[in-house]
Amino acid sequence: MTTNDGLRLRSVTAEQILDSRGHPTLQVQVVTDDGASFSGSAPAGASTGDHEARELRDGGSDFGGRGVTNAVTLVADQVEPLLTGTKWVTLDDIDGALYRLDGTGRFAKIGANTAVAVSIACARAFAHQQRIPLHEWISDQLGTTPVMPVPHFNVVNGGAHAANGLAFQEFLVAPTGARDISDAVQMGAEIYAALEAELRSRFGSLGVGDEGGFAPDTDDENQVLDTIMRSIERAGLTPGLNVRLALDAAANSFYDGKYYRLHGRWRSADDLLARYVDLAANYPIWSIEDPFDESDRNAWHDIMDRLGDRVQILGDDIFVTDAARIRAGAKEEIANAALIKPNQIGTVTQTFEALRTAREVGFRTMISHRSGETLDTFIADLAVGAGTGQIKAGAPARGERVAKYNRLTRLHKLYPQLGYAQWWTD
Ligand SMILES: C=C(OP(=O)(O)O)C(=O)O
Ligand SMILES: [Mg+2]
Repeated sequence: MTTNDGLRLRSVTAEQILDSRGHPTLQVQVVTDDGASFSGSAPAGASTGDHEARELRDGGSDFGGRGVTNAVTLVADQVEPLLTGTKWVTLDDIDGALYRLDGTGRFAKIGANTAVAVSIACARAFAHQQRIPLHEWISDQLGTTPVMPVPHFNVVNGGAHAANGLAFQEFLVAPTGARDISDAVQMGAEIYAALEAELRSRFGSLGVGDEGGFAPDTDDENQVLDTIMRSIERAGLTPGLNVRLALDAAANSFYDGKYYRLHGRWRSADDLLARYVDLAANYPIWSIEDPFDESDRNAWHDIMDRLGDRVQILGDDIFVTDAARIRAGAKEEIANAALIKPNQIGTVTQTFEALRTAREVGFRTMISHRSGETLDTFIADLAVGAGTGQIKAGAPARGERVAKYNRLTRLHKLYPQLGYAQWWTD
């Protein structure tokens, strides 16, 4: 049984912490009237969509590592007085108050980093106040059935996340045929270890990218995908049977307004589409994210025509977790799935709106981390509670990435009745 007598906050405080890139970001603590304390922190993207909600950072250069001391001050001067001394019945009320305090519609004044950290901390406080686990509180809000998501491990990094020649940003492995999340995490870790050995013998020295995936010195996607396929087999698994592949091209980052830069040459959208068709025919790629620039909507439409019946065409920069953009995208038939990143839109309530809209229009959803991350594990509970069946949180290595996968393992241990998602069709 759950109760909702309203939530009272005693304090709302913030501090500047570092994210996984060593850039400053914001961590917020809320203390409820019974003395319990909950935190939330803001991640940060490197390959961002033009319409993402804005971050609040200190003045100065354009360096993404600029501080957030003014956001810390804003929490003390404006957010804490706003949120304390009132009884809050829903998170919607709190998030609405933040939205109105900002007044710009895209958090240009108080910052989506401020909003998301406060909103996540308050979501945790609501779950506590109703004496239910966070994932269950989330599923109550959404009317969904909780399920363990299939983790999509980003094992090779390129694009804006690595200093190599790969245009595509992410090469992911998804253990769709795992028994449960622990089995899936183990499969991810074994593939990652096998891949390291394969890449070392091929390339000698080996870097890693922002999300903990390897960053081999190549610009050849086939070479990367062949090596991943070998690593899956080396780990004793079968590509296409128990492990599927996914790509995030993040094509905004190699588009000049007309052409796409691939292998040192400028190519048309049609050429790039032919490349995707070829890759999907030759590898068990089940999902392609941001295949084209967010403005190149005709090309999105074309890829839906060619591959949409068998491949998930997943919009990230094009939808930015915005319910209205997802709805428009469905109407235009330019995608069949939406990536969900709470800090792209600003609050947990708006994230829920995006999830509800995606469900309404028949889109699948994948919950996602950002390339600049903290140890916050909210997205793991969100993926379970929202029942999306899919999450990506980087490589199965590096603290800020494994924090999310380890949280899933913990939830599996605590709530063994939660099933492992089974959304694939064959
Ligand atoms: C996680 C991603 O990267 P970033 O956080 O840099 O936007 C992505 O593009 O899906
Ligand atoms: Mg993306």
